[in-house]
Amino acid sequence: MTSVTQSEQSRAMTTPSPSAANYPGLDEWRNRTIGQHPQWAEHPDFASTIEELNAVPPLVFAGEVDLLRERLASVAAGEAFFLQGGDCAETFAGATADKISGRVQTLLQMAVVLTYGASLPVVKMGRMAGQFSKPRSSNLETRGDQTLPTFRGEMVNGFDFNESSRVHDPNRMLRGYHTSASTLNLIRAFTTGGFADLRRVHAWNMGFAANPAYARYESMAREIDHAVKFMAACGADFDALKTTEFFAGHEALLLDYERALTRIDSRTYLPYGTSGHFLWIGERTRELDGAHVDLLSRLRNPIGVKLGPSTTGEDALRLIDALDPNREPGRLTFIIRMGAKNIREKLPAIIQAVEGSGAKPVWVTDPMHGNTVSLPSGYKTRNFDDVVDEVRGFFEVHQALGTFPGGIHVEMTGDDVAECLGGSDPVNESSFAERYETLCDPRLNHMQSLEIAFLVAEYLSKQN
Ligand SMILES: O=C[C@H](O)[C@H](O)COP(=O)(O)O
Ligand SMILES: C=C(OP(=O)(O)O)C(=O)O
Repeated sequence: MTSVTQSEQSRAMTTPSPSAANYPGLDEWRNRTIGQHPQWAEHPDFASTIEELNAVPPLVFAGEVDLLRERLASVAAGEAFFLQGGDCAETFAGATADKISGRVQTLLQMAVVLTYGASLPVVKMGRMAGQFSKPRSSNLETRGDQTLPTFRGEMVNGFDFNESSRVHDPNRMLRGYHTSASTLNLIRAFTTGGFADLRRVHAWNMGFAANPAYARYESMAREIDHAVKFMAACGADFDALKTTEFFAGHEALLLDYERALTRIDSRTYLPYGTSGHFLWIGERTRELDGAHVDLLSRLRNPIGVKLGPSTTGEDALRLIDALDPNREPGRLTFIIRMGAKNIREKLPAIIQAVEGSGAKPVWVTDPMHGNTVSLPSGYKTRNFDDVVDEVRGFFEVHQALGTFPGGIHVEMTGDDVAECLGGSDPVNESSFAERYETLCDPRLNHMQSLEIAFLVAEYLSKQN
């Protein structure tokens, strides 16, 4: 996945880490309002689960987290682009080799389209290996005459609509940890073991349904192939193409889990969240004096914050003060999810306030979460045209202000699902009955994901 020096690794393995148990401030969040928190503190297995999670090995190494911060600093400086994508809600059953490779393959394809189209390095990240909990608009769900707790992601409760499945069960955090570990293990194998070798650029397209975006990718892959063969004939050494850096991030919603996986780095004696490289705070839990901002402000990981349409420039400045008081390059990413109808009107004032203060966060567009609609049939969906329009709006605003549109964050999958409406091989509602699989919000399918990558590449190439 990412490389660390041998001396860093052996030092980390031989020096006993100081304990995170008594590190000052790491439990202050418990005195704050904890938004979207599961009701499981009284569960008989709560204490033993936390004890077990306190003792498990970290899922990511602090050196990898530092490397990501450096990579994001390049994005903030306009020298690289940040691509984040994956399921809305990962599932335990979905952690299979086929499903994981489909998502990684699609992200690699998107990254190639962006790198080739825009001549920019791409920082690649899965919304994976930890995206098992969901903030919800309502605590309860009613079907017919039965009302139960809402589904909050498989690390909290089950999707099946019955009483026992919807109980908040802390044991699920352990299953989430182990599923994340095996997912990360496979991602590391894929991205360092030859699967991600750029010379396999054609192979990444195989197994996906042929469609207009697939064909467009294939023709670009042929050009890359020619270029690679030409360089090989000139004697270039392609060892660097064999592996690729790939990071993992998720919403740090379950503070019980995040706190239990906090470790003190044996090199620096500073606290790191070791459940993933990148942790973000959601739109519903970003209160300045809330628990999520407090805990994440104390971790060394690069932190993201989702900003929805109610955000003001002042809110953004206060979040910078709380989460990035030293204005450290790569520390803070603002993930903008305004909705297509708001982005052009609301984003400029936020960017102006932030840039005017001298801060340099990474600006990322999430064109999904502000564009969700519920159909009369009950399905939640997003119109692909709205997703495209929000991406366009994001680029237009940055172009007008002379700032750098640093990245894109999408809910996507490598599977041929029918969850978002439209695209150039249009998905329509009649396919939902058979191909709507998400447990929470609708994702772009493989074709729609590639289409978005081509669109972004066009905008970026104009920018450069
Ligand atoms: O994925 C994000 C949220 O969990 C989701 O949008 C909330 O959806 P809801 O309004 O159905 O609770
Ligand atoms: C809940 C999410 O987003 P937001 O906080 O932007 O609603 C999400 O990304 O899963």
